[in-house]
Amino acid sequence: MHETSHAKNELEHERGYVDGLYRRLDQLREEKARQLAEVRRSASAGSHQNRSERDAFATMYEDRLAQLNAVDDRLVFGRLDLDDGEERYIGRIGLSTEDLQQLMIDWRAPEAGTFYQATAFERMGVRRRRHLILSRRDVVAIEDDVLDAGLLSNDGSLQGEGALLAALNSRRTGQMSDIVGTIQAEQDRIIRAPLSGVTVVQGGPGTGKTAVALHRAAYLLYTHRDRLKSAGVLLVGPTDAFMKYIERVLPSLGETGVVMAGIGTLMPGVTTVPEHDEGAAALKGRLEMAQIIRNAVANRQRIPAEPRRLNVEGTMLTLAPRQVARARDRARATGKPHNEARVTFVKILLRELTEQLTEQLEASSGPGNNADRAYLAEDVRSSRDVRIALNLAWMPLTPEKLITELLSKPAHLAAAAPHWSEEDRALLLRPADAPWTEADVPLLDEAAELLGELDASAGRDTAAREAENRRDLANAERTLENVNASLVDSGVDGVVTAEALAQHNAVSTARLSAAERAAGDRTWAFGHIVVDEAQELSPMQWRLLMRRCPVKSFTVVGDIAQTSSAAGSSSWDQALEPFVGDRWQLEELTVNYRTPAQIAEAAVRMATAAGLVISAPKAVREGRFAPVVDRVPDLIPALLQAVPEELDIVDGGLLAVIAPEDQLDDVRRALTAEYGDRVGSGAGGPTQDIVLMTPRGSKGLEFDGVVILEPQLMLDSATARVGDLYVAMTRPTQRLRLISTGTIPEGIEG
Ligand SMILES: Nc1ncnc2c1ncn2[C@@H]1O[C@H](COP(=O)(O)OP(=O)(O)OP(=O)(O)O)[C@@H](O)[C@H]1O
Repeated sequence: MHETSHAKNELEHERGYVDGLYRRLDQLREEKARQLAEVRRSASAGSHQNRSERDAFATMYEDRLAQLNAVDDRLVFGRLDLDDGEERYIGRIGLSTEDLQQLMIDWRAPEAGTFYQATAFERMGVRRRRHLILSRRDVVAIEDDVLDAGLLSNDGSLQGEGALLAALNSRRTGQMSDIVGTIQAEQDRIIRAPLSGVTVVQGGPGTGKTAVALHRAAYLLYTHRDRLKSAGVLLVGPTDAFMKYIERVLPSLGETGVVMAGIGTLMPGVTTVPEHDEGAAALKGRLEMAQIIRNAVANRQRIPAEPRRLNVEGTMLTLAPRQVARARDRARATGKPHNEARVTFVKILLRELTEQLTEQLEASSGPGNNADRAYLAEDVRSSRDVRIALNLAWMPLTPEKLITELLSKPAHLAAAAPHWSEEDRALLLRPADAPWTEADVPLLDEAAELLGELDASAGRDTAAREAENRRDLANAERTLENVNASLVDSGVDGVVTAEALAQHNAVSTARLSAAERAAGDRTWAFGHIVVDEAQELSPMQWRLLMRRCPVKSFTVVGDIAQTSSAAGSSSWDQALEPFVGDRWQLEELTVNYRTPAQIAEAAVRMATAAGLVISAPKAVREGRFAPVVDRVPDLIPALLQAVPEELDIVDGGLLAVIAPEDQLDDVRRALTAEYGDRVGSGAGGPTQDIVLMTPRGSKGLEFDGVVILEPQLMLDSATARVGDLYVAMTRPTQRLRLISTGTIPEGIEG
């Protein structure tokens, strides 16, 4: 048969098969929508148990429907032809016919593994691997890897090269996409690594670390659903812009069960701003902060210097320092956190003071009866002097109050960190009303751990819950009046009670998924945590994360050479040793999929010349352009001349302008005057195709074109790190231009 007509026939064949898959997807979708509507229709009738069962079904149908909708785009991407003649289609989810004939296998299933792993050297029973390239629902191309030994001379180490290069060359949209159709073997091995223990994935820029982290989260949830469904998986990233950039990947893989959080959002109820003060960030990140907070808590358990005289209903009692010390020791010996141990402390002293009061009264007027004693205990408890004395000795505290006072009152800080220098302490001090920063989150978390539940606030919670229930009930009663009126109108006796209706609301809120509940609960223990850009984490941030996953099952993804935070790590060993010793596994990614070779090589030369130790990944493709360098007298006019040229070249893609922090305002003014709303910050998007940011803001992101302003300043400024410029230079997928009024860092020009 003629070559092209053979290809045409193959394409037609695949189109036919893929149409069938979509027909089945549509059919399932209709079925779930119908089932969901039925459950919802019958939701308000029947016993409480029936209703919760139906709620559970409704949730299940909703989840499945959401999944079926999310996988529509490029549903299927591969086919394996095996030695025994079997043909397996690989796609985003598994699909079977009504009589359970398999139509397509989920990419995460063990039988799909060979799609990513087989090579001509190690065929694993695969004769041919076919990539189906879809645009929405249409098969637009097919690409075959023939693995029969003898047909190929090399090992075909890049799988589905055409599909891969098409994906890599496509225009960026400001949102990361999944790579499920073109995962490479070294990436697949990491994605499918065992669940338990700590796996560190080290890789240079553009090696797919973020992509691997996300696909691994989806893989783990699929493979270990029993263990992970209720505990959940947490995915932590560096900034909100980065979280926005990756937010669509997991839904497109049919997964919604992952809690995604920026590192600054891990304390429920506290909103944070980035920590701009490098010195403060570094200090707050040190592990010894844990001891300082411990000291701060202990300092709030105080023994008065002198005996205190306390007025209880006209009788004067004495609280001796020795007595307070004894009660404090016994309370501490319970091993409970501060607010909970306080209950013991208060109980002991109230009892002793009541005894003292009883003795004094008996001495003056003879023994009373038991009933009187009960009154006396109440008198002691409600005495203002007693309350003040007990609070002075052992104040109930919230984490926010403890840390605010620690960081804003020099005496508190000096008492908690006596061995620190004055200068270091001065770096931490700030006004009491300063906003919380990302670096404060682990301090608050540490404090919460040491303080425990606040008694009074627990009371408030119950009270608040009761008030809410009362409101629900009142709301239900009003609704009922209307319902009953219409039931009576239609001749039906009202059978629904207000309690039942209120109950129903309670059930609906209880239906929150594990992910939703986990996101709002500081003490939630996750089944697995994936950390991206992990090199930036401070020891205190690590400590917090370790607490969130007591079984210590982690995927840690990052590049030590890109560390820019002053509190971050200089080696994985140093980062992890305090928590897991040497019990972690290193995996490496070695191929750069993002940046064209000419640009990647310039970045490596610059970094090496500046003394950064890196293991440079191998770029997967040559680009069309070498980096362009402009030496200019004035920055802004040169930028305004360069931007239209670069926009032209990226042709509808995204252009990033990366400027040193202290030039950002001037550059923004100039760009906005020219381009208005098209200028954005963060990851960018279809309406904001010019994205302005600092090198650190660009971390983890990528753009078709990048313009870097004053690169030498990125190396020279007081807080600069070589990693910053290295990060900035490795963001483009097509084109890099550097504009400088001064020198050009060594190495960039070869
Ligand atoms: N197997 C693959 N198939 C298609 N695209 C891929 C593949 N691996 C990586 N990519 C693409 O390469 C780019 C870089 O990936 P990613 O952002 O995950 O890298 P990274 O290692 O996290 O980079 P950095 O550390 O520089 O932020 C992304 O556009 C990603 O989609």
